[in-house]
Amino acid sequence: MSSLETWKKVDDYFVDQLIPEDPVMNQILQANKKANLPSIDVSATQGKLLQLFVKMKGAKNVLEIGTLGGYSSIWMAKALPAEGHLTTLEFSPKHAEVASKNMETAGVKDKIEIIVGPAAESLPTLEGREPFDFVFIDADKNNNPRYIKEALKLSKSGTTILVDNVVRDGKLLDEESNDPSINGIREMFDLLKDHPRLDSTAFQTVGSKGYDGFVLAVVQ
Ligand SMILES: C[S@@+](CC[C@H](N)C(=O)[O-])C[C@H]1O[C@@H](n2cnc3c(N)ncnc32)[C@H](O)[C@@H]1O
Ligand SMILES: [Mg+2]
Repeated sequence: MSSLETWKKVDDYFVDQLIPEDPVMNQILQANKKANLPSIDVSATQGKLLQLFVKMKGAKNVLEIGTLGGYSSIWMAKALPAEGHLTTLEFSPKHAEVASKNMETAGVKDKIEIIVGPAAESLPTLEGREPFDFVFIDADKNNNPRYIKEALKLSKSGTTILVDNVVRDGKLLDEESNDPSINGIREMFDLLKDHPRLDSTAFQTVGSKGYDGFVLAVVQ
């Protein structure tokens, strides 16, 4: 009974019950597929979770690291007030182009700016846009420690940071891993441990994206 197949069905049930069918969001996933983007976006329930975080925070200024086709960006942008703004960082010009079209399709393009380039180079240029209220980190996992440090510089007390894919089917536990993503995730946990400015937890997830999880950190 409790196979991954079951948990995928539970995710489908949640979507049926809680997330009204949205042809535009489906169209965006189709556009990503057509452009051969990897289907590594958040799931619909996770997109809704991001949207609810933005609502709960009353966030007006959001930062995302890792745009892909803009699926998660659009979920968040839809919860922003009229004067709200989302800055999203993406390495791949191709991904950014697909995302830009998707943002137009979803009617949220005026609220979003995509900055193309390696996030580690873009982040120090964001001074003047800070402080961000909510930060979503979902890019190259080896750089997670660096992204947390840079996000902190752009934060204020109460800024909430959410990091995706911190469990990776349990590979997180492999101390001897040769995978830079796993090492980046583990180094991020070392950084968060007893961090003077960050109050953090992590939670595991299962469903249409397999076994994974998020880190949630609030800036003191
Ligand atoms: C998991 S996907 C993002 C998914 C997206 N947040 C969503 O849920 O719809 C990760 C993205 O990060 C981008 N990326 C990888 N390395 C990067 C880097 N060094 N700087 C900025 N973006 C990077 C990839 O090109 C990819 O589009
Ligand atoms: Mg992710």
